[in-house]
Amino acid sequence: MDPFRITSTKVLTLVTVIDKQNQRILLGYKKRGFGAHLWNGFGGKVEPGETPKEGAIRELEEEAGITVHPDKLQKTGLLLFLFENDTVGLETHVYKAYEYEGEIRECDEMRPQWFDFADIPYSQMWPDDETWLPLTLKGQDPFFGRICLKRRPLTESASLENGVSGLNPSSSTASSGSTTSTAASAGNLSTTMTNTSFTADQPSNGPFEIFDYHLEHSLPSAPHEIALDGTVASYEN
Ligand SMILES: Nc1ncnc2c1[nH]c(=O)n2[C@H]1C[C@H](O)[C@@H](COP(=O)(O)OP(=O)(O)OP(=O)(O)O)O1
Repeated sequence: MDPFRITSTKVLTLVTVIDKQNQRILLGYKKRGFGAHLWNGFGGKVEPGETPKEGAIRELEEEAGITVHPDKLQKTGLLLFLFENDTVGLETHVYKAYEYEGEIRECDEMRPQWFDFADIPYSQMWPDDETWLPLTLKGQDPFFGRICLKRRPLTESASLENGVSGLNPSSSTASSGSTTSTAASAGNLSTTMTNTSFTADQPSNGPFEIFDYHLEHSLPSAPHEIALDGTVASYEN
């Protein structure tokens, strides 16, 4: 059976705040939860009754203390994250903002920090970020992507604590549009997203590596919705 087949999706948001004038981007160090100890954009689950844009604005305020006017939040893409042996896909609506109001502040979940475009800490970010974040920064959006992630193989030093932590560097080699993994599968461990431990001592970008990905950019309009087969179901006008 296809280990990346999904039967449902969870709708999430991811916001990148960009300071165009100083050529830098605001990221947050995730202190806990899924993706802990990685630098990430701001976002999370869209709540019932919310649009993705409303959810994105709320999460940005909760996690970084700043607000963005809805007209200033631009859709930059739609990414479907698929995790090996997990039937729930993450339909992630990606936004960018060049302007915000309020004072940036740390919260119990995220520690925000500015990074120059030249110093983005990709080695401490989700491994796929390097495939699509540059498109946002270069204005090559909106884009659509389907990204398949698998666990890195366990090493002797990898700890098993409520899940798996990846301690070895990525062995994937990315080419334009697809990735070849030289790593062996981590076996039959289920990638249950709520049951995954990331550790502070991991030197690389988390316990997952890219198995495969497909990105289309410069689409005529913003992708809006994803079908369960991973294709774009509709576009935003
Ligand atoms: N680049 C990348 N690849 C794969 N998966 C992800 C990313 N970036 C991400 O943020 N994610 C995943 C990890 C999490 O499931 C979500 C975001 O986490 P979080 O902000 O904590 O949101 P949730 O835990 O789902 O929900 P809230 O409690 O914050 O609403 O996306």
